[in-house]
Amino acid sequence: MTFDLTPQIPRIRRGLDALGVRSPQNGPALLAQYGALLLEQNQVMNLTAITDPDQVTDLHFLDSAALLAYTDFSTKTVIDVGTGAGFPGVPLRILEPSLSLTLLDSLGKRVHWLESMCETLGLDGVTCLHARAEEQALQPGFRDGFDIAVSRAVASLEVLTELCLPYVKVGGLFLAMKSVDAREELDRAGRCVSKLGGQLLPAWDYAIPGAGVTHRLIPIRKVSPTPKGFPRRWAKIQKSPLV
Ligand SMILES: C[S@@+](CC[C@H](N)C(=O)[O-])C[C@H]1O[C@@H](n2cnc3c(N)ncnc32)[C@H](O)[C@@H]1O
Repeated sequence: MTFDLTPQIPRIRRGLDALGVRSPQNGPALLAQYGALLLEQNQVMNLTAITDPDQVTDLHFLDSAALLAYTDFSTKTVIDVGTGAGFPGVPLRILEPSLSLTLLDSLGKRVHWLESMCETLGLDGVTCLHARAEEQALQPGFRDGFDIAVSRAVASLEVLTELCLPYVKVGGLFLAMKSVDAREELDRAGRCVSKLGGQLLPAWDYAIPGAGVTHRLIPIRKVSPTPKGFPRRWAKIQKSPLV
């Protein structure tokens, strides 16, 4: 079965306007094409639990796009850690073509699909990487290598910060996408964020147009290099999360 998400284009445009996010002219059409490929491939591979086209627009595209209303991504180097089917990274790249994007995930099948999807959509400047976040962060060129790291729905904030902050240059940002009930996580994460070289900035709540839900962005500024020894091995991170 093939899918046509071009009827979503007006909803995408309205949502971007409501968020105050500017788009290249072909942005909404490219997003619709991406959504169609996503739903098509989802029939044979587990890529998303969200299959209703309106919800794909609201909870995938517009949720991802909201980050562009928080900070300027133009010409930035960006890594999306645990990108899955490409969220939030791919919508960011479609809506801000000047950014240079790395999509990283530990599941090879998803990464191979992302590669072919980016080729089909003609998205250049995107590197798709099959790797574990905690291992890749130790590699030269990756450690302290990005202006911005983003991540959604991958792990608790303390685990996520250990996985993501090492990628960020001093002065850069790690943006963790969370729900509004992240208060407890936030309280727990404060100390470990500073241990890893970060500084929590005020949380930023945003309403997703059309969806009637509010999500929370937890921005972390990297203020000093992440100490050697982080991220630790996965078994260690899981067994004893930083406190
Ligand atoms: C629930 S999915 C979220 C995908 C996407 N970020 C989204 O919001 O739709 C979590 C993804 O993180 C990846 N993942 C989990 N732990 C990882 C790790 N240590 N390194 C790299 N990828 C990881 C999984 O393979 C999966 O694709």
